[in-house]
Amino acid sequence: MMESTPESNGSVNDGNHNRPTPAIHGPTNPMVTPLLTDLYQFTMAYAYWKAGKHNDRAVFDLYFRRNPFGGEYTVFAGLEECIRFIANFKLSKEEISFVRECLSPTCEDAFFDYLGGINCSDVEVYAIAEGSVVFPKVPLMRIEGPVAVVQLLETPFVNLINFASLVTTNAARHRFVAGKNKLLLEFGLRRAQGPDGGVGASRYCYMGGFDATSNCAAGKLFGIPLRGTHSHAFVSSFTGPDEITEKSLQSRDGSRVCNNFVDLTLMWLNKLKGLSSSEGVFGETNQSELAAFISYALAFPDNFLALVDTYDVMRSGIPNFCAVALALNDMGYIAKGIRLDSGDLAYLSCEARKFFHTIEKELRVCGFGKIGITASNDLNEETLDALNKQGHEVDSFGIGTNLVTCFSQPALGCVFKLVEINNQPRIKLSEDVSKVSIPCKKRSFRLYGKEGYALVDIMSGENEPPPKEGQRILCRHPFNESKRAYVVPQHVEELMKCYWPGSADKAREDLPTLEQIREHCMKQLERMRTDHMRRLNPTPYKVSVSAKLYEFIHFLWLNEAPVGELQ
Ligand SMILES: Nc1ncnc2c1ncn2[C@@H]1O[C@H](COP(=O)(O)OP(=O)(O)OP(=O)(O)O)[C@@H](O)[C@H]1O
Ligand SMILES: O=P(O)(O)OC[C@H]1O[C@H](OP(=O)(O)OP(=O)(O)O)[C@H](O)[C@@H]1O
Ligand SMILES: O=C(O)c1cccnc1
Ligand SMILES: [Mg+2]
Repeated sequence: MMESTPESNGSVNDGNHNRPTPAIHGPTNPMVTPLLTDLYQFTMAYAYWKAGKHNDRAVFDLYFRRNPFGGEYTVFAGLEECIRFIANFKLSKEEISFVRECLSPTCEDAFFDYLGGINCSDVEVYAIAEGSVVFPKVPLMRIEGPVAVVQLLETPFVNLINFASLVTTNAARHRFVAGKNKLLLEFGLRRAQGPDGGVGASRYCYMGGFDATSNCAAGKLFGIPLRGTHSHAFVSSFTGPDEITEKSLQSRDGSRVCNNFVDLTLMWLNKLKGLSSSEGVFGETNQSELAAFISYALAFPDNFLALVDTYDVMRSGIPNFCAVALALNDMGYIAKGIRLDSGDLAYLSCEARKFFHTIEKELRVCGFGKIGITASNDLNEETLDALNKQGHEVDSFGIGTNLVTCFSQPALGCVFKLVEINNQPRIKLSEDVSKVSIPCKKRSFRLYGKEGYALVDIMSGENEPPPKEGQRILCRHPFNESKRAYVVPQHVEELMKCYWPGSADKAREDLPTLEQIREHCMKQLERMRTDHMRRLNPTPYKVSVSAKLYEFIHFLWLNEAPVGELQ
């Protein structure tokens, strides 16, 4: 297994503080440049500039409106990449020439000089910690700065957060169904949406609670543990044991050599036929499979794991595997296990386990009953849940397509909405109440109850006094007048911290390592009440606003909504 290798960060002085802060590397994907945005961000930037408004101080919130996968929670991810992006934000001469070509020929030259000079030194970013459990409408990030610059950040930020949060949530959901003690392997690279979809999915599935990936690039880039078995092609590429020329195997402790490991395996295969419980269950096993298993064991005696479903799991794969595993056992090695990749995974895993136990008992091979069983093949939350209900003996799941493509919901609808400009709160109205934005520069807090669970998130205006432990506070649904509750929090957690202070005199939060984010994520999920987490009809988590913010939203709403006229 590979170990995490945190990147060596050099130190620079960020200009705002005297203490040196770690240098921030550029985005992981070199495709993430200032041009990775929608054309309208540049056209608006020009129009802002032309109107002399480009330096108006704007505040935008990044949030989503509905939890994915029919659930009631989401895991926030992608923050580090956003910070890497703005820390290195600068348009090159070539990029500016390209923007010039894209915009109208009437655009004035001075605008392009302005574009050449912009960076994010005057932008402030506040965010919830990456890996946190988050809920609809509560800002994941607040971005403040010159309106033209912040507008250019909209598309890349939303792009970097959307898939990252979606796939992290998907991974967390798979982990929740599989249970804490199962080993979860991400096998999705071949089916992912292109290279970035694959590498991103591997990183964020690890963040969301997977244990390892088969993706070597992700292993190298992020230090994620790499794991894998072998494919059907390896099994069917052999014809029979005659093919094996190098047959010797040294014992694990180096004290002995078995000159013919093939014969040793065949001897065990014969013995297995005589086991009381296997009588009549298998006769001649598949010889190409046997040769493949022996060859794999000779190559990796310490790591022998066999894919047993190429021909027939119970009549061939399992006996062949057991024969090789018993031969390895003679030489002091412990076989790792099998992988099932088709058929009824509940039934086959139970049958395989029974056979392993029989061997342990009848042949007195200590520990053989506990040999690992990995299952794969189009797994998803539903199949994991079905397997749990039926009862199974799988220790480890390899999950690809459904996990990394987020097959059951392909997008999270994160949005980026203006909430204040030049200290003037702004609101976006909609016929659909769930789409009305919550105005003002806000702070948000998570309030915890007596039992240690999170009770409610509450947003308030920036200058309101924050909720206090032990002090009763009214929490109101932002849009529904009748929904409100008093809460006496036992613990109050402020959600957003400063990750990019711009020119503000504030300390910047350090970016945690992937391992730290993963741990934070696991802890957060453990602290959630189970009724919010369950798959069927989960209870919605409450998201609220302070009484003052409630009044203000509705004041602004009435102010901005034109009064209709009936005729
Ligand atoms: N006990 C089970 N309960 C519910 N779903 C299962 C169970 N066992 C397997 N599955 C799922 O059923 C589906 C079986 O798919 P499918 O019929 O295409 O595969 P198969 O015929 O077993 O194998 P192959 O890959 O060789 O076609 C997979 O999604 C698998 O995860
Ligand atoms: O099923 P997924 O969740 O995507 O997991 C990854 C799959 O990729 C591999 O085979 P592949 O699917 O390429 O071949 P197969 O369909 O013949 O098994 C592996 O054997 C799994 O079945
Ligand atoms: O290592 C494996 O078993 C593996 C890797 C990728 C896809 N399917 C299986
Ligand atoms: Mg498959």
